[in-house]
Amino acid sequence: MPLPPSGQTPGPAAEAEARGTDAAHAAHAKQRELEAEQQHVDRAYVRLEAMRGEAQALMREGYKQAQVGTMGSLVERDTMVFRAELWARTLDAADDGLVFGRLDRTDREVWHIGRIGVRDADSEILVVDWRAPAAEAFYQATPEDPRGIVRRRVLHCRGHQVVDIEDDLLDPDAAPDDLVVVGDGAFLAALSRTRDGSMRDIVATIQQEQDDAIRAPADGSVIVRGGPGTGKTAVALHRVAYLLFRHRQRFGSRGVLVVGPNPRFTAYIERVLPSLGEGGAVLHSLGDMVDGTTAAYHDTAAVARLKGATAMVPLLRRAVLATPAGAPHELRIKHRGTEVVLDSGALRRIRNDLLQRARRGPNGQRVAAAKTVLAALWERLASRGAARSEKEAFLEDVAARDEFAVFLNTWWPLVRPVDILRGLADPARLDRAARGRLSRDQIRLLAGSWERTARTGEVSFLDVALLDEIDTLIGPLPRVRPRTPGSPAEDNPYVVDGYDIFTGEAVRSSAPADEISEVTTYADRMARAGRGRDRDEDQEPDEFAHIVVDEAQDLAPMQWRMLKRRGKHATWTIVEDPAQSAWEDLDASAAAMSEALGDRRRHEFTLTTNYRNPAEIAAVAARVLVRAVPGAKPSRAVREGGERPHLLVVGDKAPLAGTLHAVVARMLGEVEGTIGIVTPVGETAEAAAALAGLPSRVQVMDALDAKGLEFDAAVIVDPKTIVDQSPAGLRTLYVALTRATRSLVVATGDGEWAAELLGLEPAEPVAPGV
Ligand SMILES: Nc1ncnc2c1ncn2[C@@H]1O[C@H](COP(=O)(O)OP(=O)(O)OP(=O)(O)O)[C@@H](O)[C@H]1O
Repeated sequence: MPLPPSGQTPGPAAEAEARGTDAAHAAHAKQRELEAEQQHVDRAYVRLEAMRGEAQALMREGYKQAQVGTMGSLVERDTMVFRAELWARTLDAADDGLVFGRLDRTDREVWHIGRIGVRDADSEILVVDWRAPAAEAFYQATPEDPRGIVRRRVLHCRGHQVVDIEDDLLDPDAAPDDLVVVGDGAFLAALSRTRDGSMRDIVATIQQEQDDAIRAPADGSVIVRGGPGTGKTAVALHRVAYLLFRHRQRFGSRGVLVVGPNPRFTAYIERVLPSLGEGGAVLHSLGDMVDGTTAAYHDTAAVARLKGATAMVPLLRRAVLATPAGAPHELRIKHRGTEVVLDSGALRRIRNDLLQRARRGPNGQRVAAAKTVLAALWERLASRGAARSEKEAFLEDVAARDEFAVFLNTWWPLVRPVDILRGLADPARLDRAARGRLSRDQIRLLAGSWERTARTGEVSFLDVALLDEIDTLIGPLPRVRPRTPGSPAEDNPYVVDGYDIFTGEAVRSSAPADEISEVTTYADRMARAGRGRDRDEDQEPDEFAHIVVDEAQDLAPMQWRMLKRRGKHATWTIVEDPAQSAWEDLDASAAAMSEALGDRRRHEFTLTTNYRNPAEIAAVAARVLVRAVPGAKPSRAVREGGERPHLLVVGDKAPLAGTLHAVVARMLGEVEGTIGIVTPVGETAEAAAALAGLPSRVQVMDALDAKGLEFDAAVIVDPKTIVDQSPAGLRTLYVALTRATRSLVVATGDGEWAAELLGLEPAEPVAPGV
């Protein structure tokens, strides 16, 4: 459905006039059309209800099979219930706006387009799934290339009720005389709707250039570029739904991963796929890609530059292989009056030898380390005349001793990735791992950051990528073995701190015997987790068939490595806008992305229309864009007539935070939906304190956390600091300025600077309480 050129009356209305119908006649004709559409929509809902009944029956049937109780029937039940459950969820999701389009073809056939395909009891098609080839023309046909379509109609429904229709006449020459064409710019109205904090699907209004990317061939990776608000995220999510529909076998079974910049963003987009009936994709932010870890903060630009670069790889490898901090320098063991010693040289040789052979990383070599040390001790004893027949008893005796366990736990501890980062809080250790390649300042910055981790346990977004890298270097912790009933771990002399030093397994007390014997199926877990849950945590695969990366321009090379490990054989959908990048070294990032994507074919698309910002806000952002990225071309804002952005200058006597409460409280009365307060990076605390107690539709975040989000109104606090914080600061400000769909306020202490940059007249300095 192409947009009407901005500022012009939409085509269908003009068509109606051209046919000489007066307003009353047109209203009457529209009413008749609405009634006819309602009848069709009613039929579709009746069938949807019947399909729901069928899905429920299938689930009941599946659960019945469980009563037979054989293993085979449980597996069958699992598959059956799983499919029925997925189907039922899809049907539920389709309920809202089931039918949203209609195509009248030159051959007089009429197809209704909707969220899912629906047939009546006689198999006649009532609704064509939007992803089916037959629906393609709904998004692709234009007056220049009508593709056999005379009229395209968008149906606007509220619940099951058709409340409005909007037509495009694509092929006037082929139109029958009695064809009614209705139009009142409902599409543009839909764009200015109030935001509720969650992204919605755009299935009814996908534009042609967006559809090209959504339906691109599945054989390769898709790269979608475009300015803020051009629908890149929406396109990527609709592409996932499309791929799952057209290639369910391939993408459904091995999984789809969607990665966004931060948890706010994943929360913002999490409703889109379920609303399209596709709840199976795994959503992660860059801060929670590693199990059990959640990033707490963004590094400063100087630290990020160091942590994000691939120079971290050899540094981390050396840190992983280094002797652990606090490791003993020697081991002395007495056996029947004879003392044997492994000195530091001997221990170092054993360690180096084991690590050189280590494929599985130090964690995987712990058992070998224990055995090698015991063997070396025996060698020493044997050289002092011990008889071969004593060997068995000697090894058993030493292995069971507490002192040996204590030695092993400090000399070759099982480590978690975060232990390695904590160790690097020691500047000397960090310097050794860096082999002198870091300057003193750089050591201070990095060690300082990991000192925070050591002290508070907090990690940054980039630390998560490093933890993932370390994870592959240290090897997995031994798997947990349930304790065998009747042989408690305490009775096993080789179990130290819950680990069997010989098998390397963690030994934990087991669940009661009757619980273990039960076969747990996917259906059980899903039932336990409750409906509405999008994924089963236990089921998350290590690798995915398709990976979507949003805001890809911000990924550092280390983060690309983290994603590549999850998509060695994947196809990718990459969404990026280099002009919004916070990462300074765009070339290094592009090279890392290229390596992750591999040699597969790439299909590249550029989106050109901004659906988010009214022209007035887009114009202000465009001034920053041309400064940030000389030569960049701003996208065309589709909506005009918004409010002029407001430049609020805060005088010296009125600190920003003091004024903020008054400004936002006033906005609450003027703006219906969400209000985003965007501060410099890491500086949310003051604004959050100033705004405490205001309704939850007011959200405070820093400029990096604002990535990808949108609000009805945005207040940008202290833009100058945002710019000064990093060499990519102008680009970060550009991101912040492009979040609002309606009103934009920029609050600054430096009116002159901001007025010149943004092209806005500064308002008079304001005092608190304004
Ligand atoms: N075809 C469309 N019909 C209706 N709304 C649309 C359409 N395309 C995009 N939008 C809306 O425009 C807004 C911006 O979309 P989206 O967030 O996908 O843009 P983006 O390019 O990812 O932006 P950014 O680069 O700032 O993250 C959203 O509210 C989205 O629903």
